[in-house]
Order: sequence, then structure tokens, then C-alpha cells
Amino acid sequence: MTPVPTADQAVIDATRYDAVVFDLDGVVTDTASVHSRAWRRLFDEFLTARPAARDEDHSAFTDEDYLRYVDGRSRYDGVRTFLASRGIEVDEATVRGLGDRKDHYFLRSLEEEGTHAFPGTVALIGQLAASGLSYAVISASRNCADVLAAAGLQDVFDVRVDGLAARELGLAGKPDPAVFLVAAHRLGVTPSRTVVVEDALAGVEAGRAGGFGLVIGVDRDDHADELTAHGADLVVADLAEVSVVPEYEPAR
Ligand SMILES: O=P(O)(O)OC[C@H]1O[C@@H](O)[C@H](O)[C@@H](O)[C@@H]1O
Repeated sequence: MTPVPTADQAVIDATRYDAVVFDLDGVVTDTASVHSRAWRRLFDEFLTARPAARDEDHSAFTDEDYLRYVDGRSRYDGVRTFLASRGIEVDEATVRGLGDRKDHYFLRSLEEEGTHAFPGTVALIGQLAASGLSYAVISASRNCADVLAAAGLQDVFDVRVDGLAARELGLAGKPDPAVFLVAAHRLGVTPSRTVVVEDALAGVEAGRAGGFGLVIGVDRDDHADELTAHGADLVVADLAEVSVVPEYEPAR
């Protein structure tokens, strides 16, 4: 017999939702840490080399900086948002130069170390497929296809709305919900019957702003309270904690 989930278990009710839209880095693949390390290297080099100025904060880049100002944002938006948080103004050419240097660091790590999909996410996708729910992947990253391929997931998502698509379509970045809304539209589902799964503060904010039926925050960095404050309806440490109900039972 199928066990009945208790109220405090994280569930996706297949009678209430038609689809799930997953963020990529940190939700599907273990690449949030690769991005975070590349950003740390870039900004620490930049801040150390920059001459002291009274209204600028040149202290080292922290995990908190990553979560607040960079995570989930597009490449150049991340540069602008972080530097603004330190009172640092630079021209657009510098923003682009810094973003491109960080991309070089990121791609080098990806090539040297590879990446993998989180087993809990892969298992949840299996449950969704078995229960007839559809799913898509979104990302602020222009490297989404390469990351999926590096994790062996190139054939898993029929719908992908990534940083390249956002640029092509002129979509605003998170916390604007545009990428999620385009993904829902391409899946042929309504936001209110769609679940968003995100690990970034800007991402859960986007899920809330887009009117999505359920926003699940994934907390791998001990920032569950902030995810809730920014719009997550429930927070899990890993998607292995989430089950789809009613569970699909094959006919005998
Ligand atoms: O520079 P890319 O690969 O296009 O990625 C943009 C952003 O993509 C997001 O998914 C990451 O959280 C950010 O750290 C990253 O900066």
C-alpha cells in the first residue's frame, strides 16, 4: 500500500499542479558552488587591486554576498549588483570585462572538475514523469546547455529557457518572473498550476512575483529563513525530501 504522507512532508499534489519548473545551478546540478568560487576569485582579485577609496568597501567577497547580490542573476547584472553593494561605480566596459573574466574561471573549473546532477532532483523528475506532470529547466546562465551536458542531462528537459534565450527574447532577469512565465507558456500550463523550484533569493522572489502555485526553496547553504522571507512557500535541504502524490501505481 502507498504510505500516506503526513502534513509536514513536502509534497507536490498531482491533482493541483500540472508542471514543475526547475532552476539549474544548485537545484538540478551541483554548479552553484562552481559559480560562487569563480565569482569569489574574480572579485577578490578586483577588490585587492583597486586603490582604497573612502566610500568604497573593499573587504573580501563572502558567501552572503554571493547569495544576496549574484546568485540567480545574469552575468553582468551580478557584477553591477555586487559592485553597487560596495559603493563601487564602474563603466559598462569594465562590467563586461569582469563578467567575461569570471566566465573564463567558471568554464575552466567545469572542464577540469565536471559536474553532476543531484540524485534527489533526478529521482523527483522520475516521479513527475511517472505521474504525468511535465517539467522544464530555466537558468540565468548562458552556459545552461553545457552544464546539462556535463551532467549527462542533455536529453531530460524538452523545455529550456536559459540566459541565451533571455537575451534573444529581451527578457528581464530574476527577480523578474519572465523566464519562468515563458517556460510555463512553452509547457502549455498556467502559473497557478505550476511549481517553481529555486535555490536563489532572486529566484524564489521571481516565483512569487509570477503568481506560481507553489514555490519550493532548496536550501543547501543554511539560508532557509531568507528563502522564506523572499517568497518560498516551503524550504527543503534537498529534493529527495519532496514526493509527488497521489503516487503513480502501475496497473496490475
Ligand atoms: O555567466 P553565466 O554562466 O551566464 O551565469 C549567470 C548566472 O547564472 C546563475 O544561475 C548563477 O546563480 C550565477 O552565479 C551566474 O552568475
